[in-house]
Amino acid sequence: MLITNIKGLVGLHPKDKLVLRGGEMKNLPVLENAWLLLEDDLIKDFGKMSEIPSHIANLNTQISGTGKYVFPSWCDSHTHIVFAASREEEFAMKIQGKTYEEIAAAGGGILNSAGKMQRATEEELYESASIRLKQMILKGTGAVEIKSGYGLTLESEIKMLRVIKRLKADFPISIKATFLAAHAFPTEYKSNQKGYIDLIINEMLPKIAAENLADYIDVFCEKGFFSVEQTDEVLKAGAKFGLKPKIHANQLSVSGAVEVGIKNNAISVDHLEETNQETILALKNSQTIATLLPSCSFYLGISFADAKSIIAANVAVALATDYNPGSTPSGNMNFVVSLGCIKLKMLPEQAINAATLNGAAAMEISKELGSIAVGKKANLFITKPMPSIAYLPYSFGETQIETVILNGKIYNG
Ligand SMILES: N=CN[C@@H](CCC(=O)O)C(=O)O
Ligand SMILES: [Zn+2]
Repeated sequence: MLITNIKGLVGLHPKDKLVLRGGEMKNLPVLENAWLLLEDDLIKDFGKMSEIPSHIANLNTQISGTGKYVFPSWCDSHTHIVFAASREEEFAMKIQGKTYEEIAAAGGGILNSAGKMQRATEEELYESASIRLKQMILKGTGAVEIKSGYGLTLESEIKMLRVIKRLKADFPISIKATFLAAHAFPTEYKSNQKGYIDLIINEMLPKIAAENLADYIDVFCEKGFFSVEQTDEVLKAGAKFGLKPKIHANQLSVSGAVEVGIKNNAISVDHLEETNQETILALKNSQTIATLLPSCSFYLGISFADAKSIIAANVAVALATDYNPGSTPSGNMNFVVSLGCIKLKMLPEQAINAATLNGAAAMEISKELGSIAVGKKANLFITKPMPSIAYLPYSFGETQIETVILNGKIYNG
């Protein structure tokens, strides 16, 4: 497939550039008036229209890119899209002023989803997650991480992870699975937290490792959820099975989560709505990616992460949706990129890099995805005609995406 007369080919980072830290994030290489050749599922070549070789210019399968931009697919490195039911009943509670913690304490929140999850069949979960995933792909997402964490029993956590395994097999995008049994304490373990940690470590982990159901391990390290010590224990147990951490950190408070994540070699620490200078210093001295989730802040009305200070500390920042039924019922990466600019004060170039190459890095797939480079996977999207790259985040709430290409083929859902 040949795309010609592309107004701008976006994200031409060198193939060996696997992550962008701090000041590097401002650099979004673009080739104007370009062509792009895809062969099988890979990017074969690209160049300027004025220099297109005649044997390429004469190829049959051509798409016109006149007035349009070609972007690498969004890489959404933090989602919870396997869930049994929406929670719009909590929406009204939020509007009336109840906080996330108050709703959780009143039986809403994660435990609400866990109850529904336990009653759902694997087939129902697969069907509903597939619909969500298709919608995300049509909005430009070409790689995604999906967490368990609404199961909270051995059986239900495995059920969620098996659904993710089926999605991996059936969808033409990269999918990473994260084991998040340490998302909330089930009611029956409220006064026996050690019992639940033991269940995770001694029963769930060996079983999911034996079935090869997870790539990463996650803990919701937060006041009222899992303490720093409990997080440390779960992450260390995960490491014994080769599971690297990607954790929920500092969503509601400066909790020590960032530090315990870094200490356990976390690939990413995610959320970071609450940080102080020590947190940022810890990130600065690590390889851990800071994954920010501005549509969660938007929806819950909580603080937005201090992206500017985090970037100024030379940290690699990724942007992701956090799509889940409670705190972020949306998987639209275009909106996340807009919020990255509007609320996190990231420049369009920084936000786009955070949602592509750094998102891929936060799933350890940036060798194959996240930028346009010869030999990388042909997962990309073509925009509608746009006046500039900045127009995409500027036109918030809209999607500028016209054509989605996955593995070198047009995807229609
Ligand atoms: N904070 C923890 N987990 C999710 C929310 C889960 C829920 O409310 O169902 C999050 O990332 O925001
Ligand atoms: Zn989350």
